[in-house]
Amino acid sequence: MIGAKPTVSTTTATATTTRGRSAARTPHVRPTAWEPRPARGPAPATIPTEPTSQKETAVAIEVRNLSKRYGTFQAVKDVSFEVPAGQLVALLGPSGSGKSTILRMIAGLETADTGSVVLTGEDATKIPVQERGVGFVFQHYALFRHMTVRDNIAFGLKVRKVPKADVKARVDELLELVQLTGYSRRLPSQLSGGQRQRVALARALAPRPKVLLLDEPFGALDAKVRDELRAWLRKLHDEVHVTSLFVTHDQREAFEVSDQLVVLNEGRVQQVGTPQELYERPNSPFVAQFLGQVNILPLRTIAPHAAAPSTSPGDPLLQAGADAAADAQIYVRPHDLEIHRERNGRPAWRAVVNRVTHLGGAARLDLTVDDAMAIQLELPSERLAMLNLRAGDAVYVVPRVANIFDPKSRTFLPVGGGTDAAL
Ligand SMILES: Nc1ncnc2c1ncn2[C@@H]1O[C@H](COP(=O)(O)OP(=O)(O)OP(=O)(O)O)[C@@H](O)[C@H]1O
Repeated sequence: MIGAKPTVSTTTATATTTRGRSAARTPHVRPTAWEPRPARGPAPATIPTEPTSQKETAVAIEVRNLSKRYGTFQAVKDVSFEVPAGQLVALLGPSGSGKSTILRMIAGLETADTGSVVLTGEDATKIPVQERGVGFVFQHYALFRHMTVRDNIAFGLKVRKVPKADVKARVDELLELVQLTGYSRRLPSQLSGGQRQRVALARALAPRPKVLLLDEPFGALDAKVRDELRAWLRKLHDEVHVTSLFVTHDQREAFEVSDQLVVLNEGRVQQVGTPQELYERPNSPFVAQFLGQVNILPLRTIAPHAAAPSTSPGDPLLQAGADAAADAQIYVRPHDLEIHRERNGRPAWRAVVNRVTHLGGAARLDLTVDDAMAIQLELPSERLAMLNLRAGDAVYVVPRVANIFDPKSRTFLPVGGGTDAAL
């Protein structure tokens, strides 16, 4: 595993795919190391990509040192990142972290105090919103209520005085793309929420924007429709490849939909990378905790047990622990914990099962370590059946993969996960 660095602007990343989507789209890919450019200000956090052609290597959105203040409140603080052409990237962060403000500055709907926005190589900072070539989809449908679906989609083309026949052809194409061909004469009030958002997306795509910006596009929909639209958006993106920046505060949504994530907190970029990279190698406690459930335990709690008989002296957890500060902590995901009825000679936490929750094919165990610390562990149902575990049982718990956080240097040291470093 590669050590996560404390700030994104120093991240040197090699390309990876999370779900093979990019690889499927671009079959002859070779990972490319990112090199910092000669700077105009600090180097931006770069999202690794997998170029196959000139178009694929291009950066579609370049945000450089953007800052924005509302009165005395600094909403966006020196934010820099790049979005490679053709990718779908999520701006992910808690409420109030500055996501919408950044998106609106990229669109030109908000003026930045400092910094610049470059769209497909052109400095767009001073270009008015309607000339930026940006498509925008908001959380609330923002369709024209008195216009039919067809007229809503055609709106941007008519404003640009596109010939009638071309407008018709483009709208027909988009209606098919968003699977609403039979709905063209309806008014927005005669559509479901999900259908309205698909119309909004078609309307944004109609003038063939350079980039598509989506601000919590599914935020107002119920969970089931949201799930369907996520899958649909991803599929659509794989068909049209328009570079898209997608705001969400929902970690699951960002993981399901995007090629890369830009994680924000309190107006600053925290980390940039593929969902898998950030999940496995967070560069800060914030990112580790924001991207899913994680158990945090003092490293020292594992040490007394490590001295038990037949502990393997070369154990990577012990070696890592020996180098870390006394107050170092282990960050371990619930599914990265192994559970045993007997100590097997490796360092382990002694724990008691408090509760077993069945989750279909998997189960979650609530445990107490050393009579004091509550943790959660996930395991396949077959393993649970094999161990025949019940509340009250004494067990041993071992991290398979973990990150050790050293509070002094504020860095993470990954342990385990490799073939020669398994715990
Ligand atoms: N027009 C404004 N005037 C004053 N403060 C604002 C304005 N717009 C945004 N803010 C503040 O700036 C901060 C960032 O807001 P922003 O909407 O960008 O966050 P966000 O991450 O998109 O949040 P959410 O997920 O809740 O939409 C918030 O604290 C917000 O209250």
